[in-house]
Amino acid sequence: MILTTAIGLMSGTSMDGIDAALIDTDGEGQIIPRGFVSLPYDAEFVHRLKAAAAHALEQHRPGPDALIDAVAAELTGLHAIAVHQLLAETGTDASDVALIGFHGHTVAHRPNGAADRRWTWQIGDGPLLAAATRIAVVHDFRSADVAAGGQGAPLAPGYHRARSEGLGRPLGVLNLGGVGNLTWFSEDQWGSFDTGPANALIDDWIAFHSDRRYDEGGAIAATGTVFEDVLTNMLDLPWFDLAPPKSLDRADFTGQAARGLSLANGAATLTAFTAETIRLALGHVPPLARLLVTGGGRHNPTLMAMIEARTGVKTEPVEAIGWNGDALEAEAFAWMAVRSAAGKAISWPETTGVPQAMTGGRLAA
Ligand SMILES: Nc1ncnc2c1ncn2[C@@H]1O[C@H](COP(=O)(O)OP(=O)(O)OP(=O)(O)O)[C@@H](O)[C@H]1O
Ligand SMILES: CC(=O)N[C@H]1[C@@H]2OC[C@@H](O2)[C@@H](O)[C@@H]1O[C@H](C)C(=O)O
Repeated sequence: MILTTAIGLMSGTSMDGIDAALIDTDGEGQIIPRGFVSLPYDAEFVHRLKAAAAHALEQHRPGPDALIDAVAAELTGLHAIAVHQLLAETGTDASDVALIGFHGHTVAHRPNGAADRRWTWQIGDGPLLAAATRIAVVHDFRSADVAAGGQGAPLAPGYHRARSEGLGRPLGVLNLGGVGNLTWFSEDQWGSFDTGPANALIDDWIAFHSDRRYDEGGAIAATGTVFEDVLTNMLDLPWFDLAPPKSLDRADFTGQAARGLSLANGAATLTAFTAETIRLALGHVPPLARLLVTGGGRHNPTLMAMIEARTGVKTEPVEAIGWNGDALEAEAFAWMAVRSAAGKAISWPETTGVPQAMTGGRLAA
């Protein structure tokens, strides 16, 4: 089987920067990760990105907008830098890379409602990135799924399935990014959905009450007390009862209920909130023997311990089976680019609720 070399680029809801991964793949179960770099955003760019997202949420649909277009152009330039860093780091020539899977950055996600009222918006200029890197780019991965009636997210589950062939079932792959999502596999079924905020509310709390961007190592939460009454309040939302498939915008939840708590108690309570959202998510799926955790949240031992304690499921980083949890989502978009170019499915009724398995993404060469 001929393998294609592809790069995947992900700018996640944590807004911490760009993850870029290089893989060789047949777009099926053959996947050879070859390198990975992260390009962190500086604080000023994060500020502009947040302004673009706030502005996008006020729109009725994606369209030209001076502020958002300027941020999109800047974001695209930063992605070109990430590509060049990845090529340099892996000693790869651009001409040896067939495709880039360019997720862009989600500034607004409104997947529910009537056909003319649902939309999802990932900013990033595919043709501009193709010109800047001289590599063909697949972009806009989510809109076709939303237009067809799917949630448009999560999309990484297809990659989780391809990578986990041969592993024992039942199995869960939990991504703890800004927003959390779970892919589950029983002996003969699978599915996926967003679980709730994972790091987003913790990050917002820490950034608002200190001069840090996140709770490194969960050290602040570890010294705090969980306020169970606040937690109960926060969990009292119809979202958690809603049957999958379901997906979220980063802005759908707030940590308002923690207002007035100390820095440490707020961090502890919001960390426990994330753990509780995972417990509730597991109530929607068949029993899982093992949870493999990817995304930045697996670097937070306080969060990992709370998830294990509150769900009773063995919880370990994906490194336990040899995957790279910092690179996994970026790798997924490289794999999806290869599938998109071949017209293969990237979403399924089980993963996004789309009526039929379908491909997605647009090619800019
Ligand atoms: N050492 C650490 N200690 C605690 N938390 C960490 C650590 N490293 C990363 N994180 C958390 O992980 C977050 C980044 O996670 P990740 O890169 O998976 O998110 P993302 O890709 O932006 O999100 P999404 O999956 O929602 O798109 C940080 O904002 C922080 O909250
Ligand atoms: C709309 C959107 O960008 N959703 C992201 C976000 O971040 C995590 C979660 O919410 C997931 O649904 C998705 O990203 C991952 C990469 C996915 O599509 O699988």
